[in-house]
Amino acid sequence: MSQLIDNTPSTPGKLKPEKSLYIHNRFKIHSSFSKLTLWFSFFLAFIIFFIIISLPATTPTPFSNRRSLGATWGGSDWEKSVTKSARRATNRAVLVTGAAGFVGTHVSLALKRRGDGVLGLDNFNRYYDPNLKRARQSLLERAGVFVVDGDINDEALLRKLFDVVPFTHVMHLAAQAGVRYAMQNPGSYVHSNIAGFVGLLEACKSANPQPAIVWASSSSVYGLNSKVPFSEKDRTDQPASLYAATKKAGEEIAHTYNHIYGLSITGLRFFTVYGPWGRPDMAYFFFAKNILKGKQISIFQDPDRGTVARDFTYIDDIVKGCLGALDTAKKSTGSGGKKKGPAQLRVFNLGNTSPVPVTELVTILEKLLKVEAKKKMVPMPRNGDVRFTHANISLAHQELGYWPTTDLETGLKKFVRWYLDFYSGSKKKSAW
Ligand SMILES: O=C(O)[C@H]1O[C@H](OP(=O)(O)OP(=O)(O)OC[C@H]2O[C@@H](n3ccc(=O)[nH]c3=O)[C@H](O)[C@@H]2O)[C@H](O)[C@@H](O)[C@@H]1O
Repeated sequence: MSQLIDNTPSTPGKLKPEKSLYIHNRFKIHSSFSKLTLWFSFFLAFIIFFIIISLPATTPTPFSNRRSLGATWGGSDWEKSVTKSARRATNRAVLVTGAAGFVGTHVSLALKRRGDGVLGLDNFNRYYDPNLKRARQSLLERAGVFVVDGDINDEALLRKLFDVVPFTHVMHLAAQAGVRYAMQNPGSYVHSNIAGFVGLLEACKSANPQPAIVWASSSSVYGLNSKVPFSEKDRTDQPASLYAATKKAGEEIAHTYNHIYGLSITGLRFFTVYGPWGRPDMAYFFFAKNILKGKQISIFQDPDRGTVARDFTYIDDIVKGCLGALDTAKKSTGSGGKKKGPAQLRVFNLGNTSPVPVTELVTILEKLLKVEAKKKMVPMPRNGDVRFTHANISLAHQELGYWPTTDLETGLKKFVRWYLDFYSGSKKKSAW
């Protein structure tokens, strides 16, 4: 360093006599300096590269307000959890989308209980209280089911999951649910029920082996039909809500992927599913909450027929139907994105076959909660609701062995017991 200072010209343009030494040293120093810089840059690049690849990937979605809360995936620990969760004692490895949802939780637990490999996927969105979803996730984790925090619209994540696990089945229950909310947030229905479903089918069609898919459609596809009970053969081209329209679209999309790629696909039309760990946006749930709080509840009335009615179906019956569908699903026939032959395509009603007026639902809740409800009868708003639902389940009975055994009072008793236990005393647990 001192040499360099010594050889610095005192006058611009003039060099000191020790010019060559200076140049030589400068060259030497420059050269070792550049070498050092080069090595340092390599080292830095290596460190940055290493940090990037070991960082958990985030879930990209164009709908930032619907992002999974802190969704992360990737890394070797994450991969170990995925593999462990999907480990199986049977010949089935099932990816359950919407695993932290109401039906998803119950189905995942039932699959795990019988020895299937089960991996959950959920984006934990804020449509209703994420704390309830996290509580369901804890329940699943205690049972050995790992729930990946991610979105079905995340192509890279789905590809990765199918790379890590050769799923034999996909139980696709992730969706934007709720009939009335579709008027407030139509985009979320398109995002989850259409774009998300297509994304999932794309991943399934490219997977090797291609899994068989069982997915949640809805009784709402029967829309404004008046012929009862609703049969799978009936028309489904007059949906009353955007929600119903996206489920109907899902059924058509399923047809396309079955036709082009040989994917085995079974759609299940659920009829107003209720029970423990249920959804707080559903009437039975928020009626119970409001009755206990002494708040008024609105009971919708049809101007012609009086009260509206639903074919309320208890969760345990639905789980049996889901497992029946999974167990009778034939293999997909394609591979590498190419169809090799015709594949199975089915749709089933999963209902209770005994519609109950909403007024009766409220009477049962009052009895179980031992509180009289503050009821207000209101004309059914034009919000996408239909007047009644009633399932014909003979096809599901015949093909899946489906036979519901829980009446509304018995099922609500179990719901109320869970509700009081879950929300009792704990301030952390809010119903919304
Ligand atoms: O079976 C289905 O296909 C659908 O079932 C439910 O939709 P819904 O039957 O409308 O269930 P709730 O929202 O719980 O309503 C139940 C009944 O209560 C009535 N209701 C709802 C809200 C209210 O304030 N008052 C009232 O009388 C509704 O009109 C309906 O007859 C689910 O929310 C959908 O996600 C599902 O796909």
